[in-house]
Amino acid sequence: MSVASLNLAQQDAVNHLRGPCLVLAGAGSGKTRVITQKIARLIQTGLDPKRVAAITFTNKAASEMRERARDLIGKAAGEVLICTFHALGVRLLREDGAAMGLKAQFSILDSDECLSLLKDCGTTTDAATARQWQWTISRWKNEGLTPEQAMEQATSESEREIARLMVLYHERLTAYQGVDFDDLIGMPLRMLKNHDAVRERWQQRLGHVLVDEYQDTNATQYELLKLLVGTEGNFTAVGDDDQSIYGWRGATLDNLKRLPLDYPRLKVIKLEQNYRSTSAILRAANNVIGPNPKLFPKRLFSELGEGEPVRVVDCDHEMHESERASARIQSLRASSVQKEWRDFAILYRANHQARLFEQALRRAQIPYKVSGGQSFFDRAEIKDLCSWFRLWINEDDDPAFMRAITTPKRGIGHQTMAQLGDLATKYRLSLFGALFSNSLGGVLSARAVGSLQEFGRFVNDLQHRAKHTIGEEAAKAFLTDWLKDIGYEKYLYDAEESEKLAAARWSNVLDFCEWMAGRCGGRIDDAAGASGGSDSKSLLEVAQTISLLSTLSEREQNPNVVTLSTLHASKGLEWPHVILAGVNEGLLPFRADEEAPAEAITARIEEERRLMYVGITRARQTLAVSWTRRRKKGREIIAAQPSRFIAEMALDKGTAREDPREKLKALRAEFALKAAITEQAAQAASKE
Ligand SMILES: Nc1ncnc2c1ncn2[C@@H]1O[C@H](COP(=O)(O)OP(=O)(O)OP(=O)(O)O)[C@@H](O)[C@H]1O
Ligand SMILES: [Mg+2]
Repeated sequence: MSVASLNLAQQDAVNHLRGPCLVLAGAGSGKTRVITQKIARLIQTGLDPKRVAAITFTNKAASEMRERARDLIGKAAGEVLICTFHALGVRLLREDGAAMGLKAQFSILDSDECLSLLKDCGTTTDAATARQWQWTISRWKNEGLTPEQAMEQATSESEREIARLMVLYHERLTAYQGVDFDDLIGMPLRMLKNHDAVRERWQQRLGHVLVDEYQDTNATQYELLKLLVGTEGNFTAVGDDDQSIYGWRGATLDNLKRLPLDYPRLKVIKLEQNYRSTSAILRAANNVIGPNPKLFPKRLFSELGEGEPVRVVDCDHEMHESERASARIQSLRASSVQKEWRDFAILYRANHQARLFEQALRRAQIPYKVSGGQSFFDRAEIKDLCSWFRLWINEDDDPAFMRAITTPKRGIGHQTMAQLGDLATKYRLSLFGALFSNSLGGVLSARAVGSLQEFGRFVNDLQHRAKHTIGEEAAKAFLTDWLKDIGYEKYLYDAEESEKLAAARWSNVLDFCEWMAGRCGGRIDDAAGASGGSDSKSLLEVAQTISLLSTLSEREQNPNVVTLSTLHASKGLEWPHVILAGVNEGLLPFRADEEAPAEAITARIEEERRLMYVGITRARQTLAVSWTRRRKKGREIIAAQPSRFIAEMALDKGTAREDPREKLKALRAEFALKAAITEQAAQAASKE
């Protein structure tokens, strides 16, 4: 691919090598292509690949970008830092976290672990309450508040209570040498703010920073970027205000508005040609997004021809809808020899909607993957193994300690663990630290102390050996011996009632170990983007990066499959044929809290509309939008309405903005007619 495969505006963005640059453009206009091409261009003009950083929204997007960059510039792509904001945070903290009192081998706690930590700090065992605390603390952190500032700003007693918890929670995290996901942005930010030498070093090191999906950055990410690029501001951000769909997680369009104020030299480039979708699909997308207020005027056009009309599929109920989707995929695939399973995607609002589609596809023997659903790394057996690895990296990681010492069970009872915990709290030690405390003998029997310390020595020995185990064969032998030592296979067969299930879990364990060993041999790239070389690595080094990887299963699955995905997880991606399912009032838009103030409801609907826009614009050649006349809500079956977005989508340009309510009623009637017509056509087509 050469610069010739870019239009003039894209070339402008790619050739603007120094100073701040913002590409603001609609879906499918080639923003991500600008980023990949610009990485190549920067390197071709002499910038050391190590000085280029590209930030993507997901790990998966990072590995795709790395592949594209490799096609363009070969091996040098391996040296570019291509990763998510969170992985960049990890890199910053691993290298310089000492400035913040963090050891290089700190642990990253996942959301469940943080939740149980919060439950421990507070006075509830109720998951919903704890989740509410977690959510509030996360929001404060994303606004850049420290626990002390949160305490000062709290306005109600319940906020003060949560702020007090936040203080405790942080004390515990610090004792564990652990961080949560929000800290991966917040801590590097504070580090760069407060430590001039560290900041200057990073600013000198990074020659250019590129950010994809800029519209979904939050306030702390904005600040982090600002500190990384310094006053020179050598960065390229690309985004689309109409695709901002993470407001609920703190993403803010203010980041787009602030850029020209903070960087008066900002070069703003707009792209207007869409290279992804047919005109019919693009028109539907433009009609849906039409009623939203505009940050800047946009005119997207496509030269790919009118294409098939967008099909609205009206279904009796959800089971019917999933069967229709499966039938549509089969009939489209049968209509041409060139279509592959990977050309299809079914997109929906919420994870739980996947199940019926999975069942329908299984029945039809259509291969598929669920993306954005349970990842390989969420499986219990993989989490078990990872807890051991985490302990090798950071023995003070209490949640990992608890999990490793009890899986498999090693005859250490609850009582013993509780007393160990009390001792650790009393002397402000980690659980591992408490194992070798002199006071242990005072509270526990000699036998209990013996088994605890044996465990401690075992972990230390593993740590030491993992550090010196280098290369694939050595790693494989190490892991096999270790699994035997801890008796993990037997543990799985004892724990699982069905042998078949136990065998499947054991096979996951073996696959995982094989994969890790491969990475020690330098066989597989580091999908977290933390490094890209192809040299042999020690087992300890490999273990260090795995906690951020959640894309293993996706990468290793058969790639030629239908994708099932939530709309949120479909961002940035494209498929020739897309089915948008469950496009009902109450689901998309999701039912609003009727008590909420009017502005909140309006903002909510606007975000839902952007979500619909993201969904429509994933499609390249055909798009079907389905809704159901009845749907399940809890245990009940309720009558359901098509989403207002379906009516808006079917409008001709220009008529959408008048008199919304009355207009909508009339349009729904008109739409029902259109739907019936398209329905008949669909049935005729599937009979052919
Ligand atoms: N100049 C071009 N000529 C031909 N095809 C292009 C050009 N630019 C981009 N494309 C193709 O158009 C499609 C959309 O590009 P890309 O994914 O970069 O768009 P985007 O603006 O990042 O979309 P989104 O907003 O969904 O993230 C891709 O298949 C890409 O390869
Ligand atoms: Mg993109």
